[in-house]
Amino acid sequence: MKTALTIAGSDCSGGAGIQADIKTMMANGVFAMSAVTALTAQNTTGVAGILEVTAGFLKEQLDCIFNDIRPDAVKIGMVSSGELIRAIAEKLKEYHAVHIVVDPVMVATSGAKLISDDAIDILKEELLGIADILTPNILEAEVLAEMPIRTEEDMIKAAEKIGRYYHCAVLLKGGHQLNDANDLLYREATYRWFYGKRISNPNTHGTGCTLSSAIASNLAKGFPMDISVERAKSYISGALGAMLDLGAGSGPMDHAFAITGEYVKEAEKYR
Ligand SMILES: Nc1ncnc2c1ncn2[C@@H]1O[C@H](COP(=O)(O)OP(=O)(O)O)[C@@H](O)[C@H]1O
Ligand SMILES: Cc1ncc(COP(=O)(O)OP(=O)(O)O)c(N)n1
Repeated sequence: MKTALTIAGSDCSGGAGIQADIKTMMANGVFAMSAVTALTAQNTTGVAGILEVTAGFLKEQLDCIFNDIRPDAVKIGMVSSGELIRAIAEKLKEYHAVHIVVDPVMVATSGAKLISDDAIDILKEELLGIADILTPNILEAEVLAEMPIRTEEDMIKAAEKIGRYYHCAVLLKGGHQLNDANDLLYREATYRWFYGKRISNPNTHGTGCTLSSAIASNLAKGFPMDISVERAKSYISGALGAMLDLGAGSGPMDHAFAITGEYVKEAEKYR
């Protein structure tokens, strides 16, 4: 079985972060592992608190993972401090990690900051250069490309600027801010649009985490980059389209939409 690792923060409410990543990886058919960067106290209405792990303990988690079950792909999500970012970069280089997907998480949809200002510079200097693909949303891409993004033309310019600078693929997500579901993949001096039907579902907690984990899962399974993105887009559309409605705020998606019921058929064989 192929394996994938998420290095991210825990969302106790289960819709984003490590929890969304593990559910996504499982639904996409890979064995999921996790190295926790922080515990968050949050729910569908917002983030109440963040408790970071120490850099030493994060390194210990990564040593245990890489020295035993080697990940076929790595997804990196919320990393709130420069020290933790440095620890991750050091360990991923030491273990020659492959298929690295970085979701440069900065602000939750609820408005909570998930990275400190000084850590953004360290993220740029230490981590983005070792990624195979970055998956910023519009706001994150504006920070990375240092330009405003208002139109699809701006998306092309920004993705190209980021991709050339960090020598990696860039999936710039139009979803939240441009009010559509069209994402742009820039890769090796070419770009391709991934058009998605906008689903009228206010429950979008964890969409970024889910998409990046689905890409990592498909890379782990050996699919090329553009096919991994295509498959990940289909997965997120299915998870949003299942119209789960939990919590008082922007709720989670149904990560299990594709597998629910399947195990019942399997179990019939053993009756
Ligand atoms: N209402 C929606 N309908 C269909 N796809 C969506 C919708 N909202 C977001 N997406 C998709 O979800 C993925 C994550 O994007 P986005 O929500 O912008 O990320 P983030 O959580 O990082 O802001 C993208 O592929 C985006 O196009
Ligand atoms: C622990 C944790 N990590 C990341 C996020 C942000 O999730 P994301 O999918 O980027 O976006 P929204 O959930 O804010 O739409 C989070 N909330 N918690």
